[in-house]
Amino acid sequence: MSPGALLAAADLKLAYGKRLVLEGFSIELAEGDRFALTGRSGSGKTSLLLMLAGLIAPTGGSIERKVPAVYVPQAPSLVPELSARQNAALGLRIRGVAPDAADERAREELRALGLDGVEDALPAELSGGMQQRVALARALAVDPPLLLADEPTGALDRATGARVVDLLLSRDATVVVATHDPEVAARFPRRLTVALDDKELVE
Ligand SMILES: Nc1ncnc2c1ncn2[C@@H]1O[C@H](COP(=O)(O)OP(=O)(O)OP(=O)(O)O)[C@@H](O)[C@H]1O
Repeated sequence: MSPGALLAAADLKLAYGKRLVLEGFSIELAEGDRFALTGRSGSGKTSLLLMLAGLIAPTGGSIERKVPAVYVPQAPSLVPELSARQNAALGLRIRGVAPDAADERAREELRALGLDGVEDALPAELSGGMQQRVALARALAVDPPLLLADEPTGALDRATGARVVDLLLSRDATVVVATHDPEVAARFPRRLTVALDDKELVE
């Protein structure tokens, strides 16, 4: 791994049973890198993010990670009994941050994502796009050095999506997003297309 790299994946291969999703893929993520992964539905973007996050093991190859990664799934997974604010504070609470401090951080992140006013709502009272932003607030609140977000603007209108991208690009974190949206991808300095047909990535 080069000095300064946060993550180095070498010669990754991923197969689900006999289905080969990715082969011979290598990437290094340096501090502050901002990547957009694009590619057809089913091309392997989610699988790649899961491997980089350490949530699934590659079939072959190696991944070295110097920092913990936070993965934000495409479908938000909020605790139904907790308010938006409590959900956003959850990552901090789990890490032992005191309730008041966690609450304040959660509020800041919700505000930055345009969710002030719904802090006390339960997930079921929120739209899909709002739930997705609460999940993103929860991830951002812990200031992850490496953030891997799956379709973070997938359920959002253009203006709200642009705001989420602004926020992601304004953070110190190294950020990788998977997106179907060419407009979103174009805003990221580095872009990778996951092409299942070639079973390799084209930068
Ligand atoms: N747990 C699994 N078991 C078997 N096959 C899987 C599994 N997860 C994904 N796949 C297959 O691997 C391929 C890549 O899926 P993946 O979800 O990574 O694609 P994607 O590019 O993120 O798709 P989308 O853009 O639709 O979210 C697909 O063919 C999918 O059917």
